Order: sequence, then structure tokens, then C-alpha cells
Amino acid sequence: METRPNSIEDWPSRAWNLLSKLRDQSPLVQCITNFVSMDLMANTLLSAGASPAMIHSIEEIPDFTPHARSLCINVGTLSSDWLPAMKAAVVLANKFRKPWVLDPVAAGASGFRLNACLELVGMKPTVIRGNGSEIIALFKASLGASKGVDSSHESTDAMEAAKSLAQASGAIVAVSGAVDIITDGNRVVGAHNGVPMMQKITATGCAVTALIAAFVAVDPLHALEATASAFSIFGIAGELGMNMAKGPASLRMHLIDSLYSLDQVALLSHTKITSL
Ligand SMILES: Nc1ncnc2c1ncn2[C@@H]1O[C@H](COP(=O)(O)OP(=O)(O)O)[C@@H](O)[C@H]1O
Ligand SMILES: Cc1ncsc1CCOP(=O)(O)O
Ligand SMILES: [Mg+2]
Repeated sequence: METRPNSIEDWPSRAWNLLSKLRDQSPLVQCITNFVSMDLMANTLLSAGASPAMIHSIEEIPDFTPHARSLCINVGTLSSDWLPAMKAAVVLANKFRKPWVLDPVAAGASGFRLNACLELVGMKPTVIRGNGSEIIALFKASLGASKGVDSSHESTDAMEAAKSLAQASGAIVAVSGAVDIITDGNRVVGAHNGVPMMQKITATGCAVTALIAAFVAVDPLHALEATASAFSIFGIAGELGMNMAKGPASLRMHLIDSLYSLDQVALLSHTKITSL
């Protein structure tokens, strides 16, 4: 059943309406992503109701990308032969006005990766989603004291970097962590769902970025709201999954199951999104 948001701040109703739309429309989401994340990302999209396609060959992009409702670009296992395919897909997404989302995995780990991420940021992503260290590396455009793909910062450490990056790039910038921060450079919203053990499953960050791509596919004109809703729903799936899990491996399974079966009552009572 569709619920009517009382105001822009009625986040639970907004999140439920977006998830219902996603389940009804099952948008095709093209993912050009790293080898580690492909499985969890595809299963996250499927359990949420979207239709994932991990298609990255440059030869296929002219035929395929125009049919996707949104695009997820993730540089986790970047190599020089993949970058032209990423850029070609982005050019087509922009040409056909499809939203696209960038995950700058380990942006500060090497010069090659940082330059690639900065080039992609310059190609007008709808949303950039990273952890604290990745968003700070992009904002400073410099290599960081890197822990690789994991963050050595809290999301709140990256608040000002996120706002500046959003203003400079025109993208919604989203920083994951204990509190997920989402900003358009002016407004700042926090999503407070999730459990710490989600950090102990590889590619949960990649998976939530893909979920954001699915949410912006169904509401491209409200990318900030779609991003906050995706974070909150992924976090709720983690909270419900944690009730049944014994550790990271079973949390991975129960998170996917909980996302698949998430109902209106659970979503409305668990959604925690606030202005920051
Ligand atoms: N301390 C935490 N408490 C609750 N949820 C968390 C915590 N840390 C990360 N998460 C959640 O785990 C997912 C992955 O985030 P994160 O670990 O920051 O990304 P990445 O894997 O890219 O570093 C996100 O959905 C985020 O909300
Ligand atoms: C471990 C690893 N190495 C290269 S990409 C990758 C997965 C990173 O996933 P996430 O950013 O979601 O932790
Ligand atoms: Mg990541």
C-alpha cells in the first residue's frame, strides 16, 4: 500500500514508497564493478527487487547501456583496460539522461586510481558514495595514509569534505559509516541504521552503492532522498539479519533474506533518517 508522506521530512513513508516502486518497476541496473563485489552486489539488487547486470566489456556498452535505468561504476579492482569501458558507459548514461553512481573504492591508494576517480567525478555522477577516507581523498585530490579499501576515518570526519565535494562536483555525496551522511552541499541528512558487523563482510559498501543506483533509477529527480532511503533500508536489513546471525558469514545470508522480505510495518518502525 502506498503511504502519503506528510511532509518532506516523513522519511519512513518516503523510504517505503521508494522500495515499493523499486519492487514494482524492477529497474535494470548496469554494474561495472570489482571482482570481489559482483556476487553480493547482484544478490543485493535482486533481493531488493531490481534487475542487476554485470556487463563491462567495452564492445557491449553501446548496445546495452542505453537500456539500463541506471549505472553503477565501482573502481575496486581497477585496471587500465577497464577504465575506457567505464567512461564509455558514463558518456552514454549522460547522453540518455540515466542516473549513475560512482563508488571510489580506495581512491587514495594509488595515483592511477586517484586520477581515474577524479576523472570520473568530473563526468557528473548523480551520486558519489564512499567511506570517510575515500571521500577525504577525493576532496583533497591526494593520496592518503591508506588502509586500502577500508576506512581509517569516521563518516563524520568527512562531513566538510563531503559538502565541498558535492558543491564542486554537483553530485550528491554520501559517506558511509556508523552514521551514513548524505549531502547536496547545502542540506545534510544522516541515516542511522545498520550494525557494525556489516563492516566485517566484504563488499557491503559496494552493495549499498548499487542499491543507491537502483533507488535513483526509480526517483532520479530526488537523488538525495533516494540515497538516504537506500542506506536506511540496507541498514535495516542488517539490523534484522543480525537478530539471526552468528557472525559475518551468516549475517551476509540473513541480510539478503531480510532485504527480500522487508515489509511495511518493519520498515516504518525501523527507518531512522534525520537532518544533521
Ligand atoms: N559502525 C557501523 N554501524 C552500523 N552500520 C555500519 C557501520 N559501519 C558501516 N556500516 C554500514 O555498512 C555498510 C558499508 O559501509 P562501509 O563499511 O563504510 O563501506 P566500505 O565497505 O565502502 O568501507 C553501509 O551500509 C554502512 O551504513
Ligand atoms: C577487498 C577488495 N579489494 C578490492 S575491491 C574490494 C572490495 C571492497 O568492498 P567494500 O568497499 O564494499 O568494502
Ligand atoms: Mg568501499
